[in-house]
Amino acid sequence: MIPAAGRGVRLGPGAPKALRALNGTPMLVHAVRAMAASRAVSVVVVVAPPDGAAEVKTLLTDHALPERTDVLVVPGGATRQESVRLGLDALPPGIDIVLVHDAARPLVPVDTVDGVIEAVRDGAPAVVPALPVTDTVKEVAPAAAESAPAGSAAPGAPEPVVATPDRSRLRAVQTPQGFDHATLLRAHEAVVVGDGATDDAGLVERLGEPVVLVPGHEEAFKVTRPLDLVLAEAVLARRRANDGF
Ligand SMILES: Nc1ccn([C@@H]2O[C@H](COP(=O)(O)OP(=O)(O)OP(=O)(O)O)[C@@H](O)[C@H]2O)c(=O)n1
Ligand SMILES: C[C@](O)(CO)[C@H](O)COP(=O)(O)O
Repeated sequence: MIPAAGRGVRLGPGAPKALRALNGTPMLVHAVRAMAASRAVSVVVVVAPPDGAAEVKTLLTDHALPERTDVLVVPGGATRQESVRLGLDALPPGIDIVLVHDAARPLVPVDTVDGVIEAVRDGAPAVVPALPVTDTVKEVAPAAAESAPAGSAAPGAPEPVVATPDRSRLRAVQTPQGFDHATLLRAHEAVVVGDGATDDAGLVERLGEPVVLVPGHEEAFKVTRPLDLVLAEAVLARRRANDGF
């Protein structure tokens, strides 16, 4: 499932983020192709901007995708969590393993996708690709965190630091996150709205079920701010130069 209903506020004004072009092709098309590149993926459910499902359907019909992949499009919601829930409701019967992948991570390599699937097949109910954190991370006081939530652009008043977590125990998590279907459904059914979970594996953790990490990939980065678009186009140019892709 590909949640693609976000506006992309941090990317700046323009079309919804998933519909913006990377080297002339919408980011969402790159993301669908990246998931469909795995031979284990048979159905892709795209969760479109709430008022953009028809446009997304046309877009996906106009761009070549592997024939063996069925693509369904449903309208999304106001938050990522709501969009994933709407995507879950649209899954056809008979699906045992669900991957949830941000449209905003259009360049995830197929080996990363397959690594996640393999770990779920091996019995883990929730699997997350992750990389070590490269910056030192500081925790700020709750009041400071509220006035400048993670990812907000404008620097405000100086923020008091309350702790420096041990970096060797931290990981930055990516998508696709892979789940045993029944576990992911239970996690979303148990959601307390507004509890601050920013990924699906976080909801599974709240159930008390195990979540494991597998190696992520640098190219699975999230396009969040304008500079990420520059990086994404550079990665595509390097791929084209390396293997004619
Ligand atoms: N209501 C929402 C919000 C987000 N997403 C999706 O969740 C993924 C990760 O979200 P993020 O990168 O934060 O995207 P946006 O919410 O669009 O970004 P911003 O917070 O800058 O507006 C994206 O593929 C986005 O389209 C979604 O499907 N529905
Ligand atoms: C799911 C995610 O991509 C994992 O890193 C991330 O949590 C999404 O967060 P966002 O703030 O909604 O982009």
